[in-house]
Amino acid sequence: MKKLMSCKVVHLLNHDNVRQLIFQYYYKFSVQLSMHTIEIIIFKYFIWLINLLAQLEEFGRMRPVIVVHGGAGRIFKEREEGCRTGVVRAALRGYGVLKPGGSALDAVEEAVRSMEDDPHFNAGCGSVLNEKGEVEMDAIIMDGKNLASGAVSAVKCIANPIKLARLVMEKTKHMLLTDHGAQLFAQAMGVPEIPGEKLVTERSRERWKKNLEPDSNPVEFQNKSFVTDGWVGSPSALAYQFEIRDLGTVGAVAIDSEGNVACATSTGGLSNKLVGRVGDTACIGSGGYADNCSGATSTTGHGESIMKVVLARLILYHMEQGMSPEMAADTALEYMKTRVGGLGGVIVVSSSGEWAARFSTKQMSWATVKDDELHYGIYAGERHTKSVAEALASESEGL
Ligand SMILES: NC(=O)C[C@H](N)C(=O)O
Repeated sequence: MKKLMSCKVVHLLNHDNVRQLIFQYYYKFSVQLSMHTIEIIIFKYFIWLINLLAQLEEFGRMRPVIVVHGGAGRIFKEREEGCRTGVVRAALRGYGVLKPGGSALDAVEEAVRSMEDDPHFNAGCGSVLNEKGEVEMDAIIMDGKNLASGAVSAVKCIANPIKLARLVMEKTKHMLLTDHGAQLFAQAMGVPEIPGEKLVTERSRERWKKNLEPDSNPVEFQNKSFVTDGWVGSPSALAYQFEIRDLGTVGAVAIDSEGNVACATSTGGLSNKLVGRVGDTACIGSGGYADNCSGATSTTGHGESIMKVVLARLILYHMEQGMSPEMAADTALEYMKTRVGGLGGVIVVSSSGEWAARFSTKQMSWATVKDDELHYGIYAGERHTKSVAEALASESEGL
């Protein structure tokens, strides 16, 4: 039986039609097989190409950086932790804008706004008071892409002067609005007015009152003092200097993934200042400057000294001459000290993403985020480092 079956198969295989059929199937199968192999190769090549393009795009994109400051001067011990926490929070907020591809302009506004809302700083809520016991604030913002800038000075009764400065930049033909005009503009833009009292903290009220006492020494908390230890390596350390004590103007500089830079600065100015005094913060080139060709800076310190040397622009000038941000910052601060006796601090980011936070005062609270790494400090030489993930996790618990 078995033999009969195998004979039949051999017979069938010998049949021409059957052989042709088998050949057709074999051919079709092998063609399908080779098509499949080609498809796999094409697919693999396609994936490789996409990866390569992604890498090339990544290569061409700037790694975003944000640097913030919470003011240069003398920060009292009991306020140090609050200032550290505040600058770290602001840097993380700004980086949160930059990381998914947001603009440098949005990032600096966000960072400054977070410090204006923090009563530890002399900006927005927490601003120092003028001689009449009122809050009068200055702010500036600048876009390094087109050198557009907006500023406000001597503004009262708004929570976030930096927002108003940005509106001046974007919605008017002007660059600086002051006092009553700024107030009218804020109303026209629908910026909510808040009672001036809401910006006044117990601390700034006490400071103001103390400065009014007949035997008080207002300059102790204003802008003049004998500096004995403020400048490392200075032979003339006893020279009469202008220094800021415990007054934290706020500022931010950033570069985004498109390579655009921006700066923002906001302040309540100087304690017991004359009504209507406008400081460096509102003045382009003094309180801040941003230019995609070189970088961005935001300044803090004795405003009148900063204006005399046009500190922010001076730093960028040094960078244009080939100095690193750190060297440019130190050179400009040294010049301000020796030329006009003023102390202060600056933050800088260059158009290639290098950054610096430098000061000639005893302290300056600062923080920066680059490559998902956070750095922050207050004293000269103090530098803590954390990953952004770690910092975000511990943010709610404090540092
Ligand atoms: N603390 C400060 O930075 C004060 C500010 N530069 C001003 O003079 O208005």
